[in-house]
Amino acid sequence: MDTIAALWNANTPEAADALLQRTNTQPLRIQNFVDNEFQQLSPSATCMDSYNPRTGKPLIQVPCSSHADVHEAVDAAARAFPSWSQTPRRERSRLLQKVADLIEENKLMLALWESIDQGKTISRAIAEIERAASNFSYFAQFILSEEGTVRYVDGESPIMAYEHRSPVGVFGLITPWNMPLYLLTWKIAPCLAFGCVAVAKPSEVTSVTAFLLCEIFRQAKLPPGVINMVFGKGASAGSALVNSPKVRGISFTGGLSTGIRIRQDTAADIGKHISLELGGKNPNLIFEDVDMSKAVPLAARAAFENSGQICLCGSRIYIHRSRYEEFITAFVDYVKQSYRCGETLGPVVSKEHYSKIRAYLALAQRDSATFHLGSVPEKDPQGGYWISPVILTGLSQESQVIQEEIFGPVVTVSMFDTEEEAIALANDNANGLAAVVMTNDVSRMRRVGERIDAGLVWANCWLVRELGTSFGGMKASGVGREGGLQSRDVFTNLRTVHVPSRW
Ligand SMILES: NC(=O)C1=CN([C@@H]2O[C@H](COP(=O)(O)OP(=O)(O)OC[C@H]3O[C@@H](n4cnc5c(N)ncnc54)[C@H](O)[C@@H]3O)[C@@H](O)[C@H]2O)C=CC1
Ligand SMILES: O=C(O)/C=C/C=C(\O)C(=O)O
Repeated sequence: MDTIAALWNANTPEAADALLQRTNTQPLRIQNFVDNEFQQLSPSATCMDSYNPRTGKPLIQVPCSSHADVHEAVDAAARAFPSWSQTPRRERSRLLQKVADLIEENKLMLALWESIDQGKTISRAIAEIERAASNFSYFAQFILSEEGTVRYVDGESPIMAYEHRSPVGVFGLITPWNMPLYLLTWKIAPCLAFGCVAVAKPSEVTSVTAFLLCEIFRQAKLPPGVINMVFGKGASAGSALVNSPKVRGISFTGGLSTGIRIRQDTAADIGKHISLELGGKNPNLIFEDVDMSKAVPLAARAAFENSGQICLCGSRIYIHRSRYEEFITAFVDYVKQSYRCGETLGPVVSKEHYSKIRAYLALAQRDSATFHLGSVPEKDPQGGYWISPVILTGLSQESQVIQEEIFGPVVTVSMFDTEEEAIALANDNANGLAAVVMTNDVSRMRRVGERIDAGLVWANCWLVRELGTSFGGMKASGVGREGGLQSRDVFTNLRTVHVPSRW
């Protein structure tokens, strides 16, 4: 079966259902994409099953790409680099805008498969696919209006000194399963816009929309080799990419332990550009002056969007003692009404992830936490990886449940008495990705916001993103920043050229 055509044409929920019924006997298989062509899988190729999180049944087979497969893709990218890096920006911009337009045209089909593969609700999936298109249109525009710095140095022969940038070369782009197409395009778009070429390795847990994106690259007629996609496991395909000497940069989003591993693997290759966006255990500080009818929905969205599987989710709520009881009652009521499994809340992504979240909930139970909502789920998920929202109180600040990233529909609520204490509690964590500050006092927004260890601080809002601003974390949440000018730093090398007026 031609998998790409089958998926592409199954663009309604009914057609997707019918396809999945048919493939019970003959499974769909994803293929690598190299030199603008889908690669035939050899009969002996090893594949792994990827599962439908709503049902727990196998969804599609993903190739376990070997080191040789990865090196072939890297070679294709290296061949494409000289020409792509010299391609006029206007032409690169035109091609990237074409990709954006094709994503937009096929938005509903892509969102449908994203929702099936990852488990997210269809409305969440549509929002992410729209943002995937924006990633391409944003960087397509960005490169047309790039600014540099020119300085003049006085002297006998005045010197003009200017900054010149050139693309780094072949990049490895490695992405996770929580926002599959959005996070993949957040890396591919700037990488190609700034003249680099890439081999991308999406998460083996959610490969479907990355595969569909390859068809979009084909339709947009990107030159062969500029963007290649290899599918498979992190320990083999991902590691081969990271360790290839021809790969001159890695941009990674995912878990902390993988980030540490990538840093260790690349330590000796000094010139390799490394950008790591890792996890978060983000505080949400709610002060005594808030309007509760606004604070509750915002705290709920920050905790439970995408079933808590966004690195920016606010999973540690700290509220002023004077409003604690009122908040808990209103929050529990609101979450109960607004986040219902199968309607407004999807399952978590995989059986492994379900077990990880379950283990943290069992720990919370052992630590005598109060479960205001939710409970420890069954050990073996029945018919899908469903976990309903969990609201916990009564844990000590030292508890692993408060200190470690759970990445699921689980939020803890604790109290504070003073602004100083709120800041100290927020910063008492290894991570430093994001934070929310809720207050009506503008000076407090700044006073507190500017002291929190977080790469992103939102006052009275959450997940507001402007693609020109920097994105990334402090402490264990990562190394480097992406977005606008920061993405340019990731994907280009900078030199200063000095030219005298006479010689
Ligand atoms: N954006 C974020 O902040 C994310 C955080 N996480 C956190 O990480 C935990 C683990 O989730 P995983 O899916 O296991 O994330 P992960 O970090 O293992 O996976 C992310 C990507 O890295 C690849 N990878 C894994 N090992 C690699 C290696 N040695 N070299 C190169 N690439 C490698 C994977 O194949 C995948 O494409 C989650 O429970 C969650 O807490 C997970 C996904 C996203
Ligand atoms: O840019 C966003 O809106 C979300 C980004 C999310 C991640 O980077 C993540 O969850 O890893």
